[in-house]
Amino acid sequence: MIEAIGLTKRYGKTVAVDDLSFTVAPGRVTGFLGPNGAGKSTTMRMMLGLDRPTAGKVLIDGKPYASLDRPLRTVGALLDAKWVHPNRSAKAHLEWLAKSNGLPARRVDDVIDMVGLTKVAKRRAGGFSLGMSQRLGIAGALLGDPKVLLFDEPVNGLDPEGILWIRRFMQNLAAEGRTVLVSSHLLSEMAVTAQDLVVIGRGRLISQTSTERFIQEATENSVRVRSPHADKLGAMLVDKGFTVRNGEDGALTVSGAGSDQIGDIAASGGVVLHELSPQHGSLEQAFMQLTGESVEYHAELVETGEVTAR
Ligand SMILES: Nc1ncnc2c1ncn2[C@@H]1O[C@H](COP(=O)(O)OP(=O)(O)OP(=O)(O)O)[C@@H](O)[C@H]1O
Repeated sequence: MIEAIGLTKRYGKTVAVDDLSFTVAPGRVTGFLGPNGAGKSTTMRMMLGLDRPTAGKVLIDGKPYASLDRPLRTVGALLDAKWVHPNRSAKAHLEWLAKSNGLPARRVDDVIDMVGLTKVAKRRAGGFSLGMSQRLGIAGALLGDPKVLLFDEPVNGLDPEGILWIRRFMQNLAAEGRTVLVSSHLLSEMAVTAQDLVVIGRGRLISQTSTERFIQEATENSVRVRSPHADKLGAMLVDKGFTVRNGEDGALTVSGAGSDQIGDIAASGGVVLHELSPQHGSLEQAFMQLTGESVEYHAELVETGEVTAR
């Protein structure tokens, strides 16, 4: 279990994390979602005692990181996969990590096996691909068999096979009852990885909810309706308090009502329908809408079709 309570971090004038409070439950993968610069890495660094909060606190299984007896036995993290001595073998790196943290060396072979690096364990880690480095980083995080695991953008730059492997691995860790927090700036990735979401923008909490609910609410948009009696139906829907827009092709776009409701209203007025189709925006579109106010740099499509920053 992780608890952030009024967590705040300022760097000079920049407020990286702003009065953030949320909890991360065991037994589930929780996505820590936010656009670039939202404050995810800073929050994770504070969880690991690598940065001091300006205000508030974050507790891992009820204690601040600094008070943990053997931290790696409580919390493991993958922050920067390339954080290895390039000339050390994967095995030597993990042995060094185990020794310097008072963990038994016999655990090294186990974690190498868990992440599927047994065949390359004696090779220099400096020559590893990104996917192999990620596996090595995860092996390091698992050395102390911790109950809490933090992964900062673990699938960035990986190929589809690597992404799938990490996704399944995180889900298995959660199924074992561990607390798994994984940061990402992609809702589409979290939609298939995480059961719960903590969504932030500009250091502030936007939403803490189940992934299913977040997606449902974020993409619940409108219903497209075509009818030979569009004017009559439009007036009836407006009367009921729904928002109706007339499309160029004569179709109506109705917000605020589900397709069942619209169908019922049409039937009650004897209106014939030729089309009744719920419209769902894309996940990323919905996410951008929700965090739009909180993105540090917006990409704007100008008339020439170029993308510029503002
Ligand atoms: N050491 C630092 N000194 C000054 N400003 C910092 C420092 N670390 C982070 N920031 C600023 O704090 C804000 C949050 O950054 P952070 O890296 O935590 O965001 P993030 O959500 O992890 O983004 P990304 O996905 O781009 O890594 C940004 O405005 C960043 O420029």
